[in-house]
Amino acid sequence: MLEQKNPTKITVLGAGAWGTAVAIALAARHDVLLWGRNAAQMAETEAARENVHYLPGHPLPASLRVSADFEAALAHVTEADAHDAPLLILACPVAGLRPLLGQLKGRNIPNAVWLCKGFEAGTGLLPHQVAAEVLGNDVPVAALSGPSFAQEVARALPCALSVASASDALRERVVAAAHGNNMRVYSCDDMVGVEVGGAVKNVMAIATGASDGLGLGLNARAALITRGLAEITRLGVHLGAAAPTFMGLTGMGDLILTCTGDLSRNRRVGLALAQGKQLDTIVAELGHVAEGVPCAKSVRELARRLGVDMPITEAVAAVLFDGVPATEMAQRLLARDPRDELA
Ligand SMILES: NC(=O)c1ccc[n+]([C@@H]2O[C@H](COP(=O)([O-])OP(=O)(O)OC[C@H]3O[C@@H](n4cnc5c(N)ncnc54)[C@H](O)[C@@H]3O)[C@@H](O)[C@H]2O)c1
Ligand SMILES: O=P(O)(O)OC[C@H](O)CO
Repeated sequence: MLEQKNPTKITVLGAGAWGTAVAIALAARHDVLLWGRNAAQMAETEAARENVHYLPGHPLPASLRVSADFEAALAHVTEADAHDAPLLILACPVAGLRPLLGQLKGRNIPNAVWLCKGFEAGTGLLPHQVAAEVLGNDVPVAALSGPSFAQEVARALPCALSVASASDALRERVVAAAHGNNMRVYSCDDMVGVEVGGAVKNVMAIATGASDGLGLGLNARAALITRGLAEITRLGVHLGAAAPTFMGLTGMGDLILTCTGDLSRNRRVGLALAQGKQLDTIVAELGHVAEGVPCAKSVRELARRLGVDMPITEAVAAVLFDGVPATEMAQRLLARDPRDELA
């Protein structure tokens, strides 16, 4: 796939750390508009030409437009010509996906490409299942995922992502627009696999952060990552994913990054749990979404309902929601009966 030479019209809905970083990266070659729902924050971002709240220290390129005007943001892609190959990117957390899609329903959008990672709280649905409920099946949709810290993407450091969609045309459009410079974009049609990998790695990052914070060592970290991957794969395959997807960027790749990189908000939740901090305090101090927290609850419920064995998720959820001290997490995992590694 060749990199697209013509600029495309792109609207990014959601001006948190990741939406801002993706908008900065794509604005190097495309006509990009970044929309945020908080008018005061967007005015501050425009004045400083920097998202001082969510992504400080990363100046916006001159060509990147920012706005809190939802209609203008939508018109940027809905009124574009076909040769503009417009793309609508949704950069909100999973909790915001259904409301945001609701605002887009019936608005003649060309497509919807989300960046969020998780299962919807309450329903236990993956993002593509939420989109099907809200938009039906007429709008082509995709998930763009993979190992990618916003701060590094905003600095144009190298990264590799994967776009998953049932639509060949949309996969090609995303790759044509986003692949290039220091970003490689692969593609696949395993939406379930890509979304399960992106969601559950955040739970594993909380586990690994807690283990590291408690000083349990590098052996324990490697064990958690490896058995975490087994657990993610077990759930994903049960939900219909292809097992090899979990060996790729959105599986093992993102798992390694998030479990080991201190830029991870989810890993930082685990480190703070190890210090004995309360979850409310941790979340308030973070100032960003940590998707692994709601995801641990959703995945625990889903796994129990489906009869899928997910001991690390169980241990993380027990610490987050049942008042079990982080110090007990390892004991609970170690006390389990031995099992066949590949079962
Ligand atoms: N930050 C990263 O490095 C990174 C990388 C890859 C993927 N992601 C994923 O992207 C998603 C967003 O993460 P983030 O880092 O931008 O979070 P963040 O906490 O930095 O910002 C969240 C943003 O979403 C906005 N938002 C929330 N609900 C919304 C709604 N209903 N409509 C519109 N906007 C809404 C908030 O106002 C805020 O601007 C998460 O699912 C995260 O897992 C993040
Ligand atoms: O900071 P985290 O833990 O939300 O992780 C960010 C990205 O998902 C890493 O790929």
